[in-house]
Amino acid sequence: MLRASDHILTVRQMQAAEQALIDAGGTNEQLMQIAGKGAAEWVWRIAAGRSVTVLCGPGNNGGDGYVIAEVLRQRGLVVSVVAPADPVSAAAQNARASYHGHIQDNYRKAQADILVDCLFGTGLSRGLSNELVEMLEELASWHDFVIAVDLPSGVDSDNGALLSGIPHYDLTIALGAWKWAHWIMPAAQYMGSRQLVPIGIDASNEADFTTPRLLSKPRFDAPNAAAHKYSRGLVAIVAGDMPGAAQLAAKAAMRGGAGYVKILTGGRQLDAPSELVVDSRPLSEALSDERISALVAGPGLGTGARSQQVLEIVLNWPRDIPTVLDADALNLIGKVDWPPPSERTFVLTPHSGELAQLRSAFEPPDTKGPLASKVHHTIELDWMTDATIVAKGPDTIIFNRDLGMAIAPPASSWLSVAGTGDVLAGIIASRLATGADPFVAACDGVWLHGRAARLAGGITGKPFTASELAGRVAQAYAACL
Ligand SMILES: NC(=O)C1=CN([C@@H]2O[C@H](COP(=O)(O)OP(=O)(O)OC[C@H]3O[C@@H](n4cnc5c(N)ncnc54)[C@H](OP(=O)(O)O)[C@@H]3O)[C@@H](O)[C@H]2O)[C@@H](O)CC1
Ligand SMILES: [K+]
Repeated sequence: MLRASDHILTVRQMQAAEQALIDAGGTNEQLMQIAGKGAAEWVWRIAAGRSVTVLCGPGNNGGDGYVIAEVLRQRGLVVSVVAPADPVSAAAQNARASYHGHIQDNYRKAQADILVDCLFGTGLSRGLSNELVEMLEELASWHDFVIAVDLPSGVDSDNGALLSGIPHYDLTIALGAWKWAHWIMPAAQYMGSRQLVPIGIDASNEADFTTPRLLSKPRFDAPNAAAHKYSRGLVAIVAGDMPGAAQLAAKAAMRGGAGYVKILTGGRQLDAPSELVVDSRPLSEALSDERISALVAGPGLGTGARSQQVLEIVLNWPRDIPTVLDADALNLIGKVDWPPPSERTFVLTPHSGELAQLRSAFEPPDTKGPLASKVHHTIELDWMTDATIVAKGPDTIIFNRDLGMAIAPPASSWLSVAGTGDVLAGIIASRLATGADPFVAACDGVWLHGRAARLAGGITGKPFTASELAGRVAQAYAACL
């Protein structure tokens, strides 16, 4: 399920949303009070009586900082402000005038427990000077807990690039709406945990087809009383040179909602566990089963001549069997022609290397824009293929130009192990088989995969195998019932 409050905005959209509030009778000062007080609640909870340094810059982010400092001061915390530049906007000047606490003239004397970075937010237009980078680094190093207000000072809000060096934060408090940098690499890895403080803007008013939402937990129903295995959907997994990958995808698909999963070996013999159904007829014959409602091709497929023939059959199959293409299937596109536009439903799940290979296969015009190149490349690939794209990584992007864009919060870094992509392909196919549209199926699949990884890692976040991951999909599914 994607919530309207989870829209991720550009700076321009954010400014338009703020302007709409001002046009409706609000003022910058009121917005700053709401934002600063909302952020102060988080700092207050974290500080739990400890002392706080607030680093205030010249813009409205600095203005928020003065509001935060005054709220905490009035509640009795030991607060000091470090202000390397005077406020320039009227709202920030008013906020400073309303702050009645201590202003530290030498930042090296600011030795508190909590650091609140209000140096720059969405108005950052270039990297920080060396002096400011050094100040931020030093302050961060001698405070126990470091909080960024709206954004860490030094990141480009729209594309997540680091314009200058930044420390690692323990918490980032987003004001009004999520920005791209909160969820897109490289900036996303510096944010620590993230909290959103509402300030009354309606982010959905600013959304267009490239405005993503943050992925949130889906909701599923248990099968109805009349359900049987075929009505719940039949997933077929095409096995290739390395059939273990197909078995992993099948293990995951069996736990992702579909009622029936089988492996198509295309005439090869396969020793599979008894719980797996193996169809070893020639592929064209096996695919003629009208009950198949989703297909996976690519995991363990191989890249030789036989694998190419298999992919040709899959890509050009005349009936719309919604199909997830992963791994070797993605690597073979280019050698095997992409089919002409049709009613077929494809979901492509490239990681960064496969995304680059697909770009070289399709040679899209090199679009440059304000967003991260991964975002532009994902959009391009959707246009070239008419497929739903799941661009995997620590900042997984799911995109279908007619259905929407979502970004997944970072999942366990232990997912960086062989076979986890096969598991994801199996789960997405399972969701497709139940009748979900390709965008929803991809979102559901990515969410279940991330949750299964958390369950497989346990409370200590230990390493896990892809098979253990697949085994946890049912538990992840149960959380959505
Ligand atoms: N609008 C609203 O109603 C609300 C906004 N809110 C808050 O405002 C924040 C956005 O505020 P903002 O637009 O004033 O930008 P902000 O990031 O504070 O800094 C801009 C200043 O910094 C300067 N500057 C830039 N880069 C620099 C550099 N590298 N080194 C040195 N200077 C640099 C730049 O000057 P210039 O680029 O012109 O040289 C300008 O003076 C937003 O993140 C949120 O926290 C909330 O309170 C909710 C209501
Ligand atoms: K900041």
